[in-house]
Amino acid sequence: MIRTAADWQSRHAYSDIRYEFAEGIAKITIARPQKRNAFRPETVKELIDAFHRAHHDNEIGAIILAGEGPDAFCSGGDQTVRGAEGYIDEGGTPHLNVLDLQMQIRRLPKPVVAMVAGYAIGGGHVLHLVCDLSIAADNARFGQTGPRVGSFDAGLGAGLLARTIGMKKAKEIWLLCRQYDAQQALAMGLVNTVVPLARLEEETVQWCREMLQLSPMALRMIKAGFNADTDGLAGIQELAGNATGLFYQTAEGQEGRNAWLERRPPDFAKYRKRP
Ligand SMILES: CC(C)(COP(=O)(O)OP(=O)(O)OC[C@H]1O[C@@H](n2cnc3c(N)ncnc32)[C@H](O)[C@@H]1OP(=O)(O)O)[C@@H](O)C(=O)NCCC(=O)NCCSC(=O)CCC(=O)c1ccccc1C(=O)O
Repeated sequence: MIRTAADWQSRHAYSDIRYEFAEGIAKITIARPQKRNAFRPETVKELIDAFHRAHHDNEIGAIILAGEGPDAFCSGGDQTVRGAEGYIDEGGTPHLNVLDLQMQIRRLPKPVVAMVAGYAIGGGHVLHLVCDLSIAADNARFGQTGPRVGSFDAGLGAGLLARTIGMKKAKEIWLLCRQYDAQQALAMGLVNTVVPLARLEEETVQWCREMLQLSPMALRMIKAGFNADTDGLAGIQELAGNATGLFYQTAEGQEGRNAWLERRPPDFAKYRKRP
């Protein structure tokens, strides 16, 4: 029998989001349902902090990003705090800090799963797009609204979308600003599966449980590999950093450090035989 992850424990208190933990899984929830989970700068700052915690917590092997309630995953930037130069925080400073969050999710060396109920629209659509997997409820609706509300995401919002579903369909989504239902999203490869709303969390947690049975290092390397070319040199840096981390764990890597500490020349001769 499949258990649901009903035993979420709060790990940290925030104002705009919830950060919970169960069974090696972090669940990060945008909790502004009265605004269809639109994000303001403070929301994004909290999300960045929560993802940082999940990244550095050894107990956590998979992360779920969700929106509070059945109506929306996220409706993008909060248009009521959008000023002339960006989204205005409580101190009066304009931000587009969701771009930092997008890259943080891509660089995070653990799988991030978007759990999408209701609308994933605008910047909220890009947030599910940058997650590694997307599990959609049957009431999910997807789309970009930028050209309608005087905005555009010509970075990952355009390029990663094209790489995910193909150039023609990505251009259609941005150039017409239509909405697509869950089955259409599945057909175009925008989401991994569609389940009834009542089963959304159970299914998402089950996918996380399956990944938790697999090698964390293999998942880390393959995620970095998938993202490397799209993210350019920064993507290669992520992949290369993981390779360096593995090399540190070898006798050959440790011989270099040991020789330096022991003030002797390193002896790498025995490591040359590898084809
Ligand atoms: C999401 C909807 C389709 C939902 O429709 P519906 O279910 O009928 O609910 P509503 O009655 O419309 O909404 C309920 C309630 O929520 C408020 N609300 C909804 N969305 C937002 C929002 N984004 N900001 C603020 N408030 C919102 C709505 O006003 C209602 O409140 P009431 O008090 O009851 O009136 C529909 O709501 C909808 O279409 N929403 C807008 C979607 C949208 O256009 N989002 C912005 C897209 S642009 C963006 O996200 C930019 C992201 C970004 O940061 C960025 C990234 C990279 C480059 C550039 C940018 C950039 O900002 O420019």
